[in-house]
Order: sequence, then C-alpha cells, then structure tokens
Amino acid sequence: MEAASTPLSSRETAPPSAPTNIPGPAPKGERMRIGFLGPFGTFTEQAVRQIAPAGAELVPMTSAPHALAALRRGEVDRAVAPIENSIEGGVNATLDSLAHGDPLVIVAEMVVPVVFQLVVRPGTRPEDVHKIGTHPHAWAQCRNWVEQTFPGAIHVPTTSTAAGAQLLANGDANFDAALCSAVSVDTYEVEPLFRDVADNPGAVTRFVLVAPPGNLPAPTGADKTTIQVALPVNESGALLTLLEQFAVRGVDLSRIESRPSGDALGDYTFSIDIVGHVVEERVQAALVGLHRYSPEVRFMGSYPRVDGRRSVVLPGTRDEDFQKGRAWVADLLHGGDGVHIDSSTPAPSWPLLG
Ligand SMILES: O=C(O)C(=O)C[C@]1(C(=O)O)C=C[C@@H](O)C=C1
Repeated sequence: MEAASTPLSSRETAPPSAPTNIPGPAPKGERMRIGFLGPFGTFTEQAVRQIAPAGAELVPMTSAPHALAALRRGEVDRAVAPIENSIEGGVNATLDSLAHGDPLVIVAEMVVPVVFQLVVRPGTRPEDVHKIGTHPHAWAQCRNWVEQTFPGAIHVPTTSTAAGAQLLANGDANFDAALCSAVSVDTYEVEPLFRDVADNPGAVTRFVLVAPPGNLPAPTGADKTTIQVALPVNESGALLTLLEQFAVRGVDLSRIESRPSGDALGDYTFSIDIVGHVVEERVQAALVGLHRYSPEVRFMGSYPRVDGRRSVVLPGTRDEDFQKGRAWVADLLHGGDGVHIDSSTPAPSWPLLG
C-alpha cells in the first residue's frame, strides 16, 4: 500500500444545506467532527456528505480502521466506513475493527453507487498505461474491464481510490493511471481516459456511520441490528443451533459472514445483520437465546435501514405475543389456573411408581 500519515492534513466543512441532526451522542466541541477514509474524493466522502450536519468538520484518514481508532480516542465524534460491497462482499478491515477494541455502535447506514473513472496525468496516452493504482476493492470491481482494455496491466494497491488520483496528480505515483470516483476527477489534476467503467454496472457500496456507545436511534419498523458472535464449540450442528435462535423467533437475517477469530486456524466468529431493532421483543428473545448458547457476542448497534424496507413480523412474534406469553406464565406462578408452587412440599423422589 502507498503510505500516508493519519489523519490527512486537509479539513473541510459540510455546506449549510446539509442535514441538521445526526444520531448518537452530542459532539464534544461546537462542531461535529467526522473521520472517514480519505483523502477528499473517496466514495466514503460521498457517503459522509449524505449525513454530515451543516458545519460538520470532515476529517480524512488513511484507512477505515484509523477512522474508527480516532473515534475510540475521542479525536472525532463520528466515523464513516465502508462495510459491504455488492460485488466484493464484506469489508473485512471495517468488520474486524468494529469487532475488536472498545465497543462502538453503528447508528446509520448509507449506500453509494460505485462506478469508476480511469484517470491519467495530462499527456499520458492509453499505450503508456501498464500499472494502475487503486484501492483493492475498486480493482476487484474493474478486473475484467482492465484485462480487456489494458491486457497484462498490473495493479498497484493504494489506501483509497482518491489516494491513487492524488498520488498521480502530485507526480508521486509508481503507476501510470488510477481508477477513482468522478469526484476525484474534479478534485485532483488528472484527466479521465475512460469514464464510468466497472465490470458490474449497478454496483453499490454500503457505508456505516459509527458513534461511541450512547443513545441508539429509535425504532422505525425498518431497522437492522448488527452483532458479532463466536461459535462456542466447534462441533457438528453448532452453526445450526446458533441460527435456530433467530429462526424460532421469526427473526430474519440480511447478512451473515464468517470471520477468523484470530485465535487459531479454523476458529471462526460470525458477523450478522439482524432484521429488526433491539427494542423489539422477538429480537431480544433471539439475543437472549444467542447469549445463552454463545456468551461471546458483541452488540454493534440498531439503526434504520437505508432502503426503508419494513421488517416482516410473522404471526406469534409480535411484541404483544411475547408480552401475552409472559403475562400468562406470570399468572400461572401467582395461582392462575389453580397452580400453586409450595416450597414446603418436597419434590417427589424417583421412581414415582413402584
Ligand atoms: O477508496 C474509496 O474511494 C473508498 O471509499 C473505499 C471503497 C471500499 O472500501 O470498498 C469504497 C467503495 C468502492 O467499492 C471502492 C473502495
């Protein structure tokens, strides 16, 4: 990777037209400081601009883990990081940084359409392009196009797509072209040689807004809850038992990915997006069951779905179904249905008959 210091030096504020509120605890200073994968011109910056309140200070960092670390140290009030790409899948650096270290919570998600521009320094001709600098996820999304357009071209990884464009513009690059966003084309002195390239048109990347633990966003009926859970035993059926905790309570999952625990080869944890909010009874019941089975579970926030798709609540799994069930058991224990638990009566000894 091309190295750069953290945080990157330039800072910018969100325009007055930006949203005015942002979920999570109040900022420490007068202005909300939002750390993100920089420099300016990344797709992550586009995600930040969807949610940054007016006057917020945008603080570019060299990686998503650096942005989350700065949040843990209190150097920024929020961090925005890519978490899932529709082509490449989960963003491991973000998933792992959220799962380890002091707890943080996701308070919002944003989606950004991802399409790339192949840029060069002014004067570079297509036949001069042999090495292309970009973020590994961007490369993965353009691999076929590159192979067809520049057969044999080599990928040079950069810390972000915008970092590639910036290095090229500064004359510091050890590559001839960069794959970056359209915003980077306007931000840096580079020329697009090919516009809007990608192997899969329609690709999107999902980003999360992360806050220190505090007030969670209220439920909307269209929410997600993110957790990370370790399998307690490595034996047949363990994953099935884990998944049953959701299935029997009518709780759907929108993402499940395995991540190595880091302890030993073959030891895995699971990063899971649950459909529903932690205030909902069926989600709580699933989490209780999950914790009973695997106490090594980390809660990473409940937040509104960006697509607004409402949770399907199956018959018997509504909040009032759980409340009625609990009330019935409580009634039983207090003499309802003629039941009486007498602690002075000794338990019958076995066998009861004969
Ligand atoms: O490099 C950027 O511009 C980023 O915002 C990072 C990132 C990623 O991590 O997936 C975001 C969207 C694209 O999929 C490519 C790269």
